[in-house]
Amino acid sequence: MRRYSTPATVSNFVKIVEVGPRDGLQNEKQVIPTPVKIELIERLANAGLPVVEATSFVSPKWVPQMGDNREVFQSIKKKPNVGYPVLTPNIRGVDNAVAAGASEVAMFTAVTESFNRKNTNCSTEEAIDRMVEVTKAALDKGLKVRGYVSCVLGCPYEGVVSPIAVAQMAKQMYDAGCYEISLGDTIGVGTAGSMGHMLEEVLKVVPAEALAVHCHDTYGQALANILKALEYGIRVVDSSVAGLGGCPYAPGAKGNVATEDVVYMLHGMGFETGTNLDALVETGRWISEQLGRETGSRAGAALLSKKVARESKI
Ligand SMILES: CC(C)(COP(=O)([O-])OP(=O)([O-])OC[C@H]1O[C@@H](n2cnc3c(N)ncnc32)[C@H](O)[C@@H]1OP(=O)([O-])[O-])[C@@H](O)C(=O)NCCC(=O)NCCSC(=O)C[C@@](C)(O)CC(=O)[O-]
Repeated sequence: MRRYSTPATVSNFVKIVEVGPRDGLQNEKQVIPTPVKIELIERLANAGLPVVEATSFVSPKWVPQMGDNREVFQSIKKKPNVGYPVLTPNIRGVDNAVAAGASEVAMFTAVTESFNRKNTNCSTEEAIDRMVEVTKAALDKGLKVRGYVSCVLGCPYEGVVSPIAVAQMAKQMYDAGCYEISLGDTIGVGTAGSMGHMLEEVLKVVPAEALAVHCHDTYGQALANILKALEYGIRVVDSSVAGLGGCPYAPGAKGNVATEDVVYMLHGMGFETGTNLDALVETGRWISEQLGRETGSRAGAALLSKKVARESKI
């Protein structure tokens, strides 16, 4: 069993990759004004997050909410030490991202045939070929390339997923040149048990330093699953402020684990994240207000109530 911190080998710093502006907002049915997206990204970067996935350069016919990608990307005031990757499914997406000024792209494929067909209209074999080709093209242009493997702990169509298949796909992405592979529990069905079994296989072929976890919180298991990944030496966690998001292919699916909840847990365990929890909570409150709903972050809601109680006593 790995330990949370073995100082000589495993870092005490956990890098949070904030995916709210892309993964969180892409499924919203209401049209979100472009200035709101821009302000969200800037607030998240100002809260100290080292990486904020800004938007996606996918087909606007497939994901209309991201149709303002160029304007969003070009309008954000970028901070020098913050990464702003964008999701791209094909060469066209990479070219558009480069034209907008992006220096990092994220590729994505799923372990299962049905999910690839629904998400990118191709077979798994075609998805892998495309990922290799597009990653090479992006690297040739001098871009950094991150990779996502989706459905690593379950598929909405095919159910249980083989950890060996996940490991093979993660290795293909790593070999293609992705510097970091994010393992996505896309529909949030995993448990610490299935996370552990999957990681045992993946870590045979990809080093922990090149892995991230991306947990949706449908069954309330995301923090436990992240804790399990920390035990295995993984130090990159994807999350979404206020728990924004959902999955178009999983009715009732919750969004990503809330960034505030992850940071609250990590700081409580003594990990460093470089982020300001109060600023994150305020950003979560603000974006939830913009969307006309309560925050999906438990820690965010609790800290906000505490703040209101404190202020009402003054
Ligand atoms: C891959 C395609 C394009 C195939 O879509 P297709 O319909 O098979 O391809 P196409 O080449 O026929 O393109 C259809 C139309 O889109 C245009 N088009 C084509 N590409 C682009 C582009 N890059 N930018 C702008 N426009 C584009 C293209 O020009 C054409 O326009 P038309 O000729 O009909 O006017 C499509 O299926 C697609 O865009 N899929 C993306 C869907 C998506 O974004 N899903 C969510 C992200 S994945 C995810 O959320 C999981 C993750 C990453 O978060 C991790 C996890 O939780 O597991």
